[in-house]
Amino acid sequence: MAAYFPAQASDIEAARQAALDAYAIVDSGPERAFDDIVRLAVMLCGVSAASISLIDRDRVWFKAQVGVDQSQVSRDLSLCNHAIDQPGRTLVIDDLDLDPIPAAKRRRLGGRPPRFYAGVPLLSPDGHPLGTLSVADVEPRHLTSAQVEGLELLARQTQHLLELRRLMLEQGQQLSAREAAARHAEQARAELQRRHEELLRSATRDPLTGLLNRAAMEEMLAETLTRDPSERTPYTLLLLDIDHFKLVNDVHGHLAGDQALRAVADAVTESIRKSDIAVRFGGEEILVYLPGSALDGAAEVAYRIRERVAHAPLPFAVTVSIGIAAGDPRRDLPEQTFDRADQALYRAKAGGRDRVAVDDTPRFISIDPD
Ligand SMILES: Nc1nc2c(ncn2[C@@H]2O[C@H](COP(=O)(O)OP(=O)(O)OP(=O)(O)O)[C@@H](O)[C@H]2O)c(=O)[nH]1
Repeated sequence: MAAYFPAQASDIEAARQAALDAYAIVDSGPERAFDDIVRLAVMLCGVSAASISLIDRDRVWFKAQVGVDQSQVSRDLSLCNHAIDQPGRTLVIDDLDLDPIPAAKRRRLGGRPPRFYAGVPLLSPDGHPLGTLSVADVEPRHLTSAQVEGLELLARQTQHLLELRRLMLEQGQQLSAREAAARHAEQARAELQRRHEELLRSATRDPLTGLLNRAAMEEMLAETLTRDPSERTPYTLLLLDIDHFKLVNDVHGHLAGDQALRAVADAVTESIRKSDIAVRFGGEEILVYLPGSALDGAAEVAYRIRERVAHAPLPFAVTVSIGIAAGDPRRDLPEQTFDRADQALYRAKAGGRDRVAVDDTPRFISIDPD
């Protein structure tokens, strides 16, 4: 009797179970295509019951059924388990009462034990028996060879449906795996970009004030100079220096000096537009590039900065001196504009500090006579 149901899981049984698991079908909901097949089997064979039975570990579970009382039965109570003993053959038993299979091994049909049974094994592509397409009746029956052939055709259709299901499942898994890989790649790319920006930031920013450093300014200047002069817009340069900063350090200490530097940098950043560029140019000097600005506009910015510095949240007073010069890329070299801003700053210092001075030197050097 061990042939009905192997007493313990052999390697063959484990492989068979793995083949069934690949379909992920056991305990799934009803599906019209499978339901139609069992209805067709009932009509074809003129019987009261039919089922698509799948043999799962210790139970037989019905994917579709007509006229069968339960939705699953214990494996040792199922005739289907018997049918897969010979996977290549359709098992037909006209009268079970005349067969050696004990009555206990029969599921119930409308409360009664079946007398007739025919089951076609359902196979995976590599030959593992997954279950059966079976028909049954409470009366003895005899199927014609055309009915048996029809039942086998329906079993083949069932196998196609199972394969379709497995392929769709595999495709879904592949898609999810591809999506997960794409998500992973995107995360890695974003992380790389973040690190790149961080590196760029630390290479171009002054750590104390957060302003651009001089190296970044020189790179920007080089880039500007390679542009077509006719495309470059006039600009102003604003050169700012903290007054008596040495004294601030000497009286209040170097850390307080750093604090003052940060406060002045903040005052500058808050007073300029996004398109303007502020650079920590030297120890306590800040250079601001205002593209598209004329001297009067730049002077307004300078006064704004001075005002903000005067109200900076510091425990001691700090003032700044600012020199301003206008540059025209079609007429001046940037160094010449810078020199004029520096001279203006010198005049602001010489005039008593805490003030803004605008360049008033005549501009006679031209790099483009047009
Ligand atoms: N705390 C601090 N001090 C700095 C930093 N960089 C430069 N300094 C100081 O800034 C001071 C600049 O002093 P000076 O160039 O003599 O000019 P000043 O005292 O500001 O005087 P005037 O510019 O003539 O008003 C020096 O004492 C530098 O050590 C910095 O990052 N932090």
